Amino acid sequence: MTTSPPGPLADLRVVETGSLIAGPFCGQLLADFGAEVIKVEDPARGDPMREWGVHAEGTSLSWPVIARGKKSVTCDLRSAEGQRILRELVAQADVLVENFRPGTLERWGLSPEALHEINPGLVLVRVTGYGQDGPYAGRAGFGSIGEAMGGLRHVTGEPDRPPSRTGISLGDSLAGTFSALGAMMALHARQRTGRGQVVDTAIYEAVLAFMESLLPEWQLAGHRRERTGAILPGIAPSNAYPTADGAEVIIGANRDTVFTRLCAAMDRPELAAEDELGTHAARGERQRELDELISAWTRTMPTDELLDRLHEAGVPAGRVYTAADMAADPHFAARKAIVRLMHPELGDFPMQNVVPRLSDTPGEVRGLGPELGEHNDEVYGALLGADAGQLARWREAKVI
Ligand SMILES: CC(C)(COP(=O)(O)OP(=O)(O)OC[C@H]1O[C@@H](n2cnc3c(N)ncnc32)[C@H](O)[C@@H]1OP(=O)(O)O)[C@@H](O)C(=O)NCCC(=O)NCCSC(=O)C(=O)O
Repeated sequence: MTTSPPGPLADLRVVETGSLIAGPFCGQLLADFGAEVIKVEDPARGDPMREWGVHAEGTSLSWPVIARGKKSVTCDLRSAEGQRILRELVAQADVLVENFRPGTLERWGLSPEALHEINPGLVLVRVTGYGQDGPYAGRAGFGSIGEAMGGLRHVTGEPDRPPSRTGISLGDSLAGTFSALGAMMALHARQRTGRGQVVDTAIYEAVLAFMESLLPEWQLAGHRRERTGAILPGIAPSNAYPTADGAEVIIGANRDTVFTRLCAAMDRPELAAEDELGTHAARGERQRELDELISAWTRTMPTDELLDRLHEAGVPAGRVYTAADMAADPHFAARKAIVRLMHPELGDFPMQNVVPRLSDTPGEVRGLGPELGEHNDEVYGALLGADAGQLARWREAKVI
């Protein structure tokens, strides 16, 4: 851990239970901004993210990222003693994040009512597939299903292919992001009311929140959004265009002002006339023709030359990046978009930096995901007053 100035959430203590991504991504964001995030894990197994994903030298590369900046304690919440430990932690926390199957906390005697009795100011963030009520509330949920039922899958992919997923666990991360926002709002409200509350994040609703005008389009215009590959129908030009060296460049000129500048860069200023393609509606109607025109132009140039021309003209454009492109990019370097930490076994460990940047109290990645139970002695000693004997007894009984 580094010794930089504290982040904006440095006075907050967050206890994180649950696993995988949807809940833990909320904890990741709060830790990025300085909250003390205490991750409570099953002593027998720990969070499955410790094992998932691509490995290097036998070490998961997922865990150091999702658990960055967090502390790890072990505590068997199935046991009465483990439940007592969690109650004691929660009594001294501002936020509890959980993403168990609905009803799990209640089964363990840790219902919102019980927890608010211990700590009326507690903000309880609950992430589930479907929310805490409604006919599906009891169902187990994954981000993939939330993406499907929230509407994202139906519109993702090529029109003649089955729905595709994005290459990341987007539904989970969206749920985690809304959960962090919900925690902040509930803490803000607590300043007025003095009370905490429950933040109920359903993964399918977190996805639905991003679906723009999908529902009114269907009800009021009889329009069902479909998969449309790299384009959005009627929004033009915005697509991937081929270059002379076999790459593809994304160009977005779907606004009158920007389109005029693209036409100038193409030496075709006449195309931007009102009675040609100068209006949003005309470009939408002649989208395919316009894309062909632009492709014919982009194909004549190598990628770098094309991008130089477009940037100079003030037209948003960029290559489709892989990790290698990011690592080599001077802008990423100048803004420290990639932060590098020292992994005890793997050495130099790169990952995405915190977003957004705060001018006075910036966030910071303060450490890689901890070892299982690495902070048992520290946390249980400082917060619960546990001495060496107590810790040994808990270990012996497999409570921690
Ligand atoms: C993902 C799930 C379907 C997994 O279901 P289950 O494994 O059956 O149940 P639970 O989550 O309730 O509990 C997980 C198990 O871990 C145990 N567990 C976990 N932590 C502890 C601690 N600290 N102590 C004791 N036991 C623990 C728990 O008792 C269960 O084991 P047993 O006691 O043996 O039963 C569910 O958690 C769920 O619906 N969560 C809400 C939605 C969500 O967050 N989905 C995952 C998003 S991430 C994702 O989609 C993705 O990464 O991909």
